[in-house]
Amino acid sequence: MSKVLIVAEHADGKLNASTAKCVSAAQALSPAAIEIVVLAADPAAVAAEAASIAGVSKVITIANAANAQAIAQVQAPQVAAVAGGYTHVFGPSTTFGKDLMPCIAALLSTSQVSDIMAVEGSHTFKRPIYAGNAVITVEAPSDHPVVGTVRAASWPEAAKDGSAAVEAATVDAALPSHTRFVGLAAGSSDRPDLQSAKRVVSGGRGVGSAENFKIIYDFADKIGAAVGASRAAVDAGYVPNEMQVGQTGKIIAPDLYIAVGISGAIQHLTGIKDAGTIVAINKDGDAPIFEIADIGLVGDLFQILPDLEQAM
Ligand SMILES: Cc1cc2nc3c(=O)[nH]c(=O)nc-3n(C[C@H](O)[C@H](O)[C@H](O)COP(=O)(O)OP(=O)(O)OC[C@H]3O[C@@H](n4cnc5c(N)ncnc54)[C@H](O)[C@@H]3O)c2cc1C
Repeated sequence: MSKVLIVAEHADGKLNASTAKCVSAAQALSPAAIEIVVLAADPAAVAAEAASIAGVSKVITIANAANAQAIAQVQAPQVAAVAGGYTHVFGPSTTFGKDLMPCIAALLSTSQVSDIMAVEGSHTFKRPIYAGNAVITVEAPSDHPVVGTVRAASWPEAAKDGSAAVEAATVDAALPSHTRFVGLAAGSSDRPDLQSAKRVVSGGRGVGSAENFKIIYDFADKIGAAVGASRAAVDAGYVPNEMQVGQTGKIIAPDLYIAVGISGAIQHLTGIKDAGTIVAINKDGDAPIFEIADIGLVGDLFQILPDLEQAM
């Protein structure tokens, strides 16, 4: 029977929604137990949140000042030290998990299963390849623990009505000093986080300039949405790079995605494959975005967006 350990992703004392998505993926294994490990300088608040995720039987905390920042090389030996006895070690397929999980896999002498989008068996998983244009079934060796990243966009958040026990662990692992925290440069915004927002409005090259992007921000604020962008809009300097949606940007799965002045290149569509309702606003009725849009509005964005705002 499987026993799954999930590495919690958190920041500023709050658990990231990706952890509850990992729990959903773990539940698909019908395991004997699902446990979460929280590494932090002071893990109490995050551990309490993790303990409320339904289906979780135990939360293990590893308190260490060295865990104040999520540095993969520092955290991996600590996770590996508590990973004995688990058949699976999961983390989210976010920047955090993509950084950390391969390090854990290496320390456990196994390879990583990336971007798990479906569970077919205890060691058999589906994952996207070719920028999401095909899905492959992969089988992990059964004589090693499975270390995997879970594709957040493919799984719902597990409910928050659980009450798992929280247990502090003392870990005896040598922590490397060759990788040290120097500083963090992060953009700040009052808008919802792009990766976990229920609604996203994205602008493309069609928006025309950084100044014109105001129309996208205003509309997004009106409907409480996060703001994304195509790579062309990022490359043109209209918006910063962390707003890019797509193959080389963020893979998202909001309930509502509104693409404004975006043509619908395959690399962009890869990032929104799991979105609920897709609305496209484009003046070119033949734009490929309309092939996947649930609702298509053909026309000038500078006319349609104010009209929509007024109609609300
Ligand atoms: C390896 C690789 C990785 C890539 N990764 C990504 C990625 O992660 N994300 C991504 O987005 N792209 C990615 N791309 C780039 C991708 O191929 C496209 O070039 C890009 O998505 C195009 O962006 P766009 O739709 O904004 O621009 P365009 O293709 O130029 O489309 C602009 C659209 O705006 C419409 N428009 C113009 N004016 C208006 C107006 N006034 N009102 C309404 N509509 C208007 C036009 O009709 C047009 O359809 C990648 C490419 C490669 C090769």
